[in-house]
Amino acid sequence: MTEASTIVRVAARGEGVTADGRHVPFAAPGDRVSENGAIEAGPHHLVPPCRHFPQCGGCQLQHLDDAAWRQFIVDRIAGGLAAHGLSAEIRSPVLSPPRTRRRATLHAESSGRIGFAVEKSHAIVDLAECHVLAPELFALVAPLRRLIHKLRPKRRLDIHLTLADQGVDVLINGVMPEGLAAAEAITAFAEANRLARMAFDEGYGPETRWEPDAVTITLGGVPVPLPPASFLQATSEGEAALVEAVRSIVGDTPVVADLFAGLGTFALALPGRVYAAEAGREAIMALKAAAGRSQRAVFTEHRDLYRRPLTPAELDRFGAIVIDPPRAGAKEQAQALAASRAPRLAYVSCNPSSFARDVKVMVDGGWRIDWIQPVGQFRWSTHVELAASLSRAS
Ligand SMILES: C[S@@+](CC[C@H](N)C(=O)[O-])C[C@H]1O[C@@H](n2cnc3c(N)ncnc32)[C@H](O)[C@@H]1O
Repeated sequence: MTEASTIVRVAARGEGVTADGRHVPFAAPGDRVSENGAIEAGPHHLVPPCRHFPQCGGCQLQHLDDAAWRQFIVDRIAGGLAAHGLSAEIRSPVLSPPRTRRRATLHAESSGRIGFAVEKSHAIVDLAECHVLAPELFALVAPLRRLIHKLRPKRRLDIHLTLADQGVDVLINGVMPEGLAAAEAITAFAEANRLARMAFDEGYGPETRWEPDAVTITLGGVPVPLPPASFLQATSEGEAALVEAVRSIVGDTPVVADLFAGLGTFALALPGRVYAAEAGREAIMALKAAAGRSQRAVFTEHRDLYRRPLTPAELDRFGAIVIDPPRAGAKEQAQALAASRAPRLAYVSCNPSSFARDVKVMVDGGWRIDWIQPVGQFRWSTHVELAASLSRAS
C-alpha cells in the first residue's frame, strides 16, 4: 500500500480523501484504503455507535473520533477562508456531547414510521435509537408512532420537536386532526407525555391544541415566549459556547446592535443596551415582550435586513455589532459594515462559505479577523458553526 492510499482529510460531505485525491465513503483520517476500496481502520476510526448509521441522514460522521471531527471543522473553515485568499487563527472547536440536541425535525408516514430521512432520499429511517437527540425528545418517538397511526394522515408529516422550559413543544406539519376521537387521542397523548405544547399546521399557520402553561425558553436568564417552530441554537452547550465567544468580543461595550436577533440568544446575554433587529415578526415580538417584562435594555425593530440592512451611518452609532444571519449569509449588511466605522464585530455563522464571502468584503473595507471559535453542535454531522471576532485594522 502506498502513501497515496492513506486518508489525509475529510471532504465537506464527509467522505475520506486520500493524498492522491480519491474520495472514500466512511473513511477516517489515518485509515488505509486498498485498491479494491477496503478500509483498514486507523487511530481516528471509531465503530459507529448507532445501528442506523450510515443510512440515517441525521449523522454523517459517526465513524470519526472527536479529534478527527474537530480537524474536519477547522479544515472547513480554513478552506472557506482560503477560497477568498483569507486566513485566521482558528481555535479548537467546542463540541456538544451526544444526546444533547434540543431541537430537531423528524418525518413520519401514516404507517407510523418516524425518523430522519435516509441520506439523499425521501425514505424515512424508523428510529429505534438515536445518539444525538436529547432523551426528552427521543422518548416521544414511540408514543408519536402510535399517535400518528391513529391519526392516519394522508401525506407525509414533518414533526418539529423543541425542548422548552416547560417540556417538549411538538408541532406537526401536514395534518389538521378533526373529530372527537382525534381530539381525545391528542389530549391523552399530550397529557401522558407531559408535553409543554402540541400544535398542528396544515399550511395555514400553527393551531395549538394543548398548552397548559404559556411556553417559554430561557435566554440570558430571561424567559422568552416561544412561538412554535422558532429558531433556537441546537444544543444548550452550543448556545453557551457561542454566547461566551460573543460576550468576550463585545466585552462591556455600552451600546450594541444584535442583527438577525431571533428570540434574543445574544441580545439578552449582553450587559449593555442592545438594539435587536429581526425579520421574524413572532420572534421579535416575543423578544420585545420578554425584555419589557424583565426590564432589560433591549430595543427591538422588526426589520428585513436583506432588503433594508443597517446603513453605515446607523452602524456607526454602536460600539460593537453582533450578526448571526441564516445560511445564506448577509451580503448586503456586510457591504454596509465594510463602509462603516463600527469598531468591533462578532460574526456568528452556520455556513463557512457565506461567512468567508461576507468577511472578504469587510476585510477589503479595512476589517481584520482576530480569531474564530468553531462550535460543533450538530454532533457527527457535516454542519459547521462559528463565532468570529473582527475589528477595524486601523
Ligand atoms: C441563525 S438564526 C439566529 C437567531 C439568533 N441570533 C439566535 O442565535 O437564536 C437567523 C435569524 O435571522 C432571521 N432572518 C432571516 N432572514 C432575515 C432577514 N432578511 N432580515 C432579518 N432577519 C432575518 C431568522 O428569522 C432567524 O431568527
